[in-house]
Amino acid sequence: MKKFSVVIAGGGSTFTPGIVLMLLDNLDRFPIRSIKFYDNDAKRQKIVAKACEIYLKEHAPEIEFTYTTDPQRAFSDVDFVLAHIRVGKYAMRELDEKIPLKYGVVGQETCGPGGLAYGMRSIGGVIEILNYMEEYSPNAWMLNYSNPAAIVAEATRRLRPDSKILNICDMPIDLEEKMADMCGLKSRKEMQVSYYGLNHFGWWSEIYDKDGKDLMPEIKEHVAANGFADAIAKTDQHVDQSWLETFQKVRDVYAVDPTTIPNTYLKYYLFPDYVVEHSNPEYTRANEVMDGREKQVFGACKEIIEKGTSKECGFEPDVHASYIVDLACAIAKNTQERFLLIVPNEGAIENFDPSAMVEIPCVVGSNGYEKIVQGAIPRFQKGLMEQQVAVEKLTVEAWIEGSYQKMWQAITLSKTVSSAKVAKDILDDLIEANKDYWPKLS
Ligand SMILES: NC(=O)c1ccc[n+]([C@@H]2O[C@H](COP(=O)([O-])OP(=O)(O)OC[C@H]3O[C@@H](n4cnc5c(N)ncnc54)[C@H](O)[C@@H]3O)[C@@H](O)[C@H]2O)c1
Ligand SMILES: O=P(O)(O)OC[C@H]1O[C@H](O[C@H]2[C@H](O)[C@@H](O)[C@@H](O)O[C@@H]2CO)[C@H](O)[C@@H](O)[C@@H]1O
Ligand SMILES: [Mn+2]
Repeated sequence: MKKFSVVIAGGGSTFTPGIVLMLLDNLDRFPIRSIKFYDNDAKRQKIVAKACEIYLKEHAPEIEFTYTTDPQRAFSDVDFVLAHIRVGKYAMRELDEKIPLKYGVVGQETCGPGGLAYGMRSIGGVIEILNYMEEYSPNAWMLNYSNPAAIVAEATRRLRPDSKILNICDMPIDLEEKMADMCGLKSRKEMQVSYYGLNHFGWWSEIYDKDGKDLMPEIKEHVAANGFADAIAKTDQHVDQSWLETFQKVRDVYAVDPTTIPNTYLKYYLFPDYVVEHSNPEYTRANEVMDGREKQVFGACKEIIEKGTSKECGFEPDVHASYIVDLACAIAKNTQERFLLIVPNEGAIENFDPSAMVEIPCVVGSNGYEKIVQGAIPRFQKGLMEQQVAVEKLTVEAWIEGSYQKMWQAITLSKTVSSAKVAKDILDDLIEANKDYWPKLS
């Protein structure tokens, strides 16, 4: 069987060790000859890389391992680019969350003004990585889960429409695992779903088991009572209090349209007042992640480096991330497996903007994806999606054209923002905070 070469772009990510261990757990179906890390922060990446180097030497010495900040070394001779960069790192995430909260507006990583600010930073970073891949390994595929995936996907549609990039999010994967658990199934792979929306903005409309039995009534019973919380014990390795609350809040999101099952992220658009009331403007999710996951992952890395061994190191495979191997296998082995991808609509949602990047089920094989038509969607979802897709498109246009006006319009149009005045105040603060990252807006 062919052995593959992969580069992890964003080698210094908190998710990198979990992904490496997950890759090692799946070598029987996705054999690997080389793993490379690439990052533009040499110091941060070195800590994760040195620890993974020790782990790999002890567990899979046959795999060649390198890490670098040199794009040519990183992107030459690779089959897959696994991209999870965070342009601006947690320091900028913290500002994305705290600046809107200062004005009483939702402060979130990918939703509302913070998500748009993050988008304005990510576009250039992701396009740069795509350029490196196309220059040094033109036959490679990029599996991108860098956020905010909706804006990154729209930017790649506009700027690199022919690139071999698949944009995917793990939130639906996690939620499908929870729903499978509610129905007593072993895995989400025993379900066949219909789903439509934008990234972090979608709904399941149908869910069947392999025999064609409708699973929606059973799932709805759980979601109406407790959101996704019923399934947490079995499906999550670790869950912070803020995520637990998000999974519970889905109960109220579901009540707004009990014909569908919503993505967790809709709470930021449907209950922004609740979210703001329950946010601490001095201590947001970025602080929770810096004090939690980042300390834990970097602490474990430093311990491995000091001891010179990864034995009892606290590294764990990210089991949810096995979808990345599924996706790579779909391309490498033409498995024709179904995935929810973020792709150009072009009629798949019949009554929606054909140029929108929508999240829908697709069949993936060696030549890329084929979309599964979702038909016409209800007025409620259509209305919400039209507003949000305009926000995302205006943001990408603002980046391309360097337009202050369009960025102001994007923030004003976000359902999380109450007025153009508030939008302008937030934008002016965001411009100041992002002066090292955003294009100049005029
Ligand atoms: N779509 C999904 O389902 C999903 C799930 C989890 C995380 N994510 C995303 O994965 C990414 C990483 O998350 P994290 O919390 O581990 O962040 P992190 O800050 O720990 O890691 C990101 C890394 O990217 C590097 N980086 C930043 N800009 C870069 C550039 N231009 N080129 C190369 N490297 C660059 C940083 O130096 C850092 O080491 C984020 O975009 C996050 O939103 C996506
Ligand atoms: O606040 P964070 O950094 O913990 O998470 C933000 C990301 O949340 C989603 O990914 C979750 C995933 O759904 C869950 O199952 C588990 O694996 O953790 C992931 C990261 O915490 C979301 O899909 C991502 O886009 C966000 O970046
Ligand atoms: Mn996501």
